[in-house]
Amino acid sequence: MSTVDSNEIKSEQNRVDHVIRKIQTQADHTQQLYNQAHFETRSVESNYSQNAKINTFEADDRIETNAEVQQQKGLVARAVENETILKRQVATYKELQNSPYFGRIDIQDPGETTAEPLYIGTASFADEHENFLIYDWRAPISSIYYNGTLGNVSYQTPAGKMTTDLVKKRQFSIQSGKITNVFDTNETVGDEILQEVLGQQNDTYMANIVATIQKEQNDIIRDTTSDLLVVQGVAGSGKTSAILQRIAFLLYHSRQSLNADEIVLFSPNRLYSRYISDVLPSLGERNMRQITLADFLSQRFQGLNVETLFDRYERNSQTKPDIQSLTNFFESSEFMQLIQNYVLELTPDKIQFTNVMFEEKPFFKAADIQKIYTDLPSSMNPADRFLKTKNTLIKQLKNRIDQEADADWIHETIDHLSNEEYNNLIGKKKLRAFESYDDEIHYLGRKLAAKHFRVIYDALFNNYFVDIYSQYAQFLKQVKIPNTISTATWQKNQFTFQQSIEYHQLRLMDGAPLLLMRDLLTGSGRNRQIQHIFIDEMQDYSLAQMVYFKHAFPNAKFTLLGDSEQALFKDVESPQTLLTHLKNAFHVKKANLITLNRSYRSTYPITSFAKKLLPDGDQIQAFNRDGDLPSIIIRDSVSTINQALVKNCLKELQTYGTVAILTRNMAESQQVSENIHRTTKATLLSDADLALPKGVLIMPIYLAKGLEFDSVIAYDISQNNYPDESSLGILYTMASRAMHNLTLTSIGAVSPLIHGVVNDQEHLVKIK
Ligand SMILES: Nc1ncnc2c1ncn2[C@@H]1O[C@H](COP(=O)(O)OP(=O)(O)OP(=O)(O)O)[C@@H](O)[C@H]1O
Repeated sequence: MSTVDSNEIKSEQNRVDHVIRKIQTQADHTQQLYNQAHFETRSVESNYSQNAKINTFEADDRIETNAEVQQQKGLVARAVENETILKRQVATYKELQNSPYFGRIDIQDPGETTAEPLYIGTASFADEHENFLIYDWRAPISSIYYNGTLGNVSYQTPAGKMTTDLVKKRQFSIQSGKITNVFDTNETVGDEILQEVLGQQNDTYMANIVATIQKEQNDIIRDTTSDLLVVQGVAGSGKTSAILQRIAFLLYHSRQSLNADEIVLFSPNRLYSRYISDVLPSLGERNMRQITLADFLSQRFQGLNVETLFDRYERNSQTKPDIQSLTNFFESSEFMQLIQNYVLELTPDKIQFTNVMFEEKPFFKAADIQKIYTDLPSSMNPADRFLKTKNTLIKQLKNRIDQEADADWIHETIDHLSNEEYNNLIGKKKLRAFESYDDEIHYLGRKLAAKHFRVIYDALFNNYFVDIYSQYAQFLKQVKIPNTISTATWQKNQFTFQQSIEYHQLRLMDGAPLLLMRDLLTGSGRNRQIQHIFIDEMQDYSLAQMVYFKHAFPNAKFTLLGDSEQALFKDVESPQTLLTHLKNAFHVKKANLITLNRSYRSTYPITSFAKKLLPDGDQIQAFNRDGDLPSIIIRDSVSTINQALVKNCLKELQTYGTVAILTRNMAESQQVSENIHRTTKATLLSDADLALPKGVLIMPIYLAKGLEFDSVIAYDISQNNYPDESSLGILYTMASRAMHNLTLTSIGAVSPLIHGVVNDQEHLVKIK
């Protein structure tokens, strides 16, 4: 890396000033357009709400008003879209004015005598003559900046592979329009600027990394061919960053065919969802959809309380081997295959149809439903047969509604309708005259009867005429169990399942198999619109859950990222094994595995300490950034440790914006909070929290997944709390959340997992 001479810096600063002036002019113009668009949206919207008073309660009304409403809605949507685009542009210009670009590449194409400089930033910007003053970091030519060393380089364009000569690569730091740092480099992206970026304090939420993307990260971001991309990356290696820049890249490259709503990211917890939410908007893109596994499951099991990973972890962190085998069986892809076989071979007499009740009497009897199903051709697949059955039931319900429309009680109700009730029922219809009075009465009667039987319609619509839970119980009864599970355990398991259903609870391990069974049997639950699924912290998902996702999102490409060493909930699995399992379970053609071994988050001393905890930690490369040694505070009682904790928090707060105290579980967090809240103003975070305040934070480790903090205090890493190997993932995850400072506290002797590191010859930690 070489420094740039002062004359060159001056002329670069002149160019920055020039570009910023151009951006300013464009920004002013766009702001005017935006104000105009905003005004237009308001007027179209108010027009819409006056014209489209819709009665959406009755299905018939919905159809009738649909055409007019659609037209109005279209107008509003277009106006809003226009406004949104302009708003985003204004925001992009604001970002560019602050820091218009971060890189420059000089390329000399074959046959040219001079090199052409190109500047790379977070978005493209062209002047009034269509000269590109800034190239978007995602443009094909920009890949050279991330990939190539000086000399002959190639890059992909829509027209195929191009080659050129890269004669200069320059990196800039520009803040508030001023160049603060500039280097010429032959490396991918040099360490100097990266060091500067990483040394800055965390401002609570994640920032984009486009100026300093590293080569392996770039491979993840720009992979457009894999159906299944698996990333094993050590803690702090930029997996989450790679996800977000990859989404921005995909959106840019498939502008016409992909939008942010067709991308779903499964996040480890809700805090994380907020933590990353600023990155895509800072790149001028809309956020993808985000959901946690717990929310995904509870949306699909309305009325049941689905156990979460956190519940399971809180309940029982040390599981007996027999129970572990049971869980492993339920969470395997083989188990999902057994479900699939079971549904395919299910004969009509074995399907658990159930009465559809109305006013405490069966409206449709299970036996009759079964007969409809049985009479359909057995060559049909279960889902089609089920759908036909459902349609027949709906038809029967409609006939019944027609009959009921002329019932005496209905006529009587009509006689007593108030004007308002009458108008509501008749809706738009009154505009057209009825042929006769009888017609009008019959019409009103049908409406009332439909309302009367609405619950039945809803039950049919939601497939409540099959009892999926007892179907699953039947499945469990007949399944062949592996010999690692005793018959007694299996019987108990069946009982536990049924009992939990009675109490409206669902065990986490039953979630994916049950959903698959329901979907296969009823033909519901699939979303073909989604084009990309991202799963962060994949080590916390079971293979069964992944198999279900593949089923539920059949057209999606999958990007799965994780770190097997950070498994809080299960044993470590090698990435290659995982890839093989997934490849077999997903039946994909193009699968790719990328490994990230360089860790960027923490200072060199912190990463050196954290990697020593792991048996195969040597593969982790610590990024060279200075900092204090991690320290360990050992005291012999809760009260003395709390005193030390408070003192430490207050000291850390003088330097850092956030200090996170990480505990093993919620109970421990609560206890710490009670003890230190008054003196430190600490915030206790729970699963329900959506935002990360500044100051001292207290949370159990599973809520800190994927997050990072300026300073971390790992609470009570004693022998008592972390007696054996099974806690390794927890301790490693705790240590690797720290960016600049790490403190460990212990009540009594430290955990044997840390003991070796504390006494290491290399002096990796300071004892206080
Ligand atoms: N190329 C990069 N340039 C600048 N900062 C980077 C780069 N790569 C990673 N970082 C920073 O390193 C930190 C860790 O990144 P990230 O959270 O994406 O890692 P991760 O692999 O998801 O970590 P974990 O598995 O431990 O949660 C973040 O602060 C991120 O901004």
